[in-house]
Amino acid sequence: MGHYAAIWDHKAAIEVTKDWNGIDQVVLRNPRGASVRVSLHGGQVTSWRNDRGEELLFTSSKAIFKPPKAMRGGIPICFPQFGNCGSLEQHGFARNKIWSIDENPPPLHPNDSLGKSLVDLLLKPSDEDLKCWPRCFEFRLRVSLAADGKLTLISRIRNINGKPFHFSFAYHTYLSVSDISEVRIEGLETLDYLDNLCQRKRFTEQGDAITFESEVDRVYLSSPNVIAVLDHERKRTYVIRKEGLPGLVWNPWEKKAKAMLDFGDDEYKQMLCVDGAIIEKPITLKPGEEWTGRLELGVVPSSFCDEG
Ligand SMILES: O=P(O)(O)OC[C@H]1O[C@@H](O)[C@H](O)[C@@H](O)[C@@H]1O
Repeated sequence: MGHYAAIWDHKAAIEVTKDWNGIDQVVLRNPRGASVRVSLHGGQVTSWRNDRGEELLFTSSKAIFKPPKAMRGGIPICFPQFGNCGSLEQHGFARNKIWSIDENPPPLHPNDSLGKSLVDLLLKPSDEDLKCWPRCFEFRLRVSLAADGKLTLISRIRNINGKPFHFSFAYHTYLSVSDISEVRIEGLETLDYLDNLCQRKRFTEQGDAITFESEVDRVYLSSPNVIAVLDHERKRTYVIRKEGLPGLVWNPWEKKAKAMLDFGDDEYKQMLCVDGAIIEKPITLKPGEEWTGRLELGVVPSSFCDEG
């Protein structure tokens, strides 16, 4: 890393281009050729490629790339509501808004910048947002790509004045997998979850890793800081690190996929959403308070070693 740090110009590794709708998108690159693309539409990460150019996030071939709808795939940001338990549109409005680049963000820990290509984004409520959700907030999102190819998202949500408010939140992370039937999740065994397919009834995972044979839509009530998604066919393991974010696991399976306009009929086989999310216990922010939610995604070639 020291060698790269001496010759690699991180500022030059950041490029702002236009996306398919003429909206700015930011491309981050690292010295080994990995890349990340972030659209200002929704602050959504739309691509994460490793140093061999392989795409690690799922995007539907039928995705609708048109605001105000969020593109199906990548990592949509769900805020101030995740899901449909609330008065707002499903998953809140943040994923459908145009964010700006934050040229002067409040500092984060130096480890969150050093040796990384990164961009800071900012969302403030518009007049229209304030009509449906009258809360004064600033949402800062840092997206960074490390020299080892890890992708990190750090969200900082601040109540800038007025009354306390509550929110739920998610990094709705669409992982690209070879075949959902060959995938398993380790780290959620024995945990309690609410099953969205059974009127949110509470169940406990059994001792085995989670595998997939039908639709899954589960809200986990707690989660360790590290979980792993093992893809046997690709001999690839996603290592997901998160802090203070329980989560959700979702695959629509065939019937639901067919009913979705922006999802190919068979594409459920190639995707798995494993979200870092705040759902059951919304966060409360008093005036002046800030909440931070961090997600780090990495990929290792071999099977998962529990470091958490
Ligand atoms: O189609 P949307 O709004 O992006 O939501 C996709 C899925 O998001 C998941 O979080 C929900 O649990 C699912 O029920 C939902 O279908």
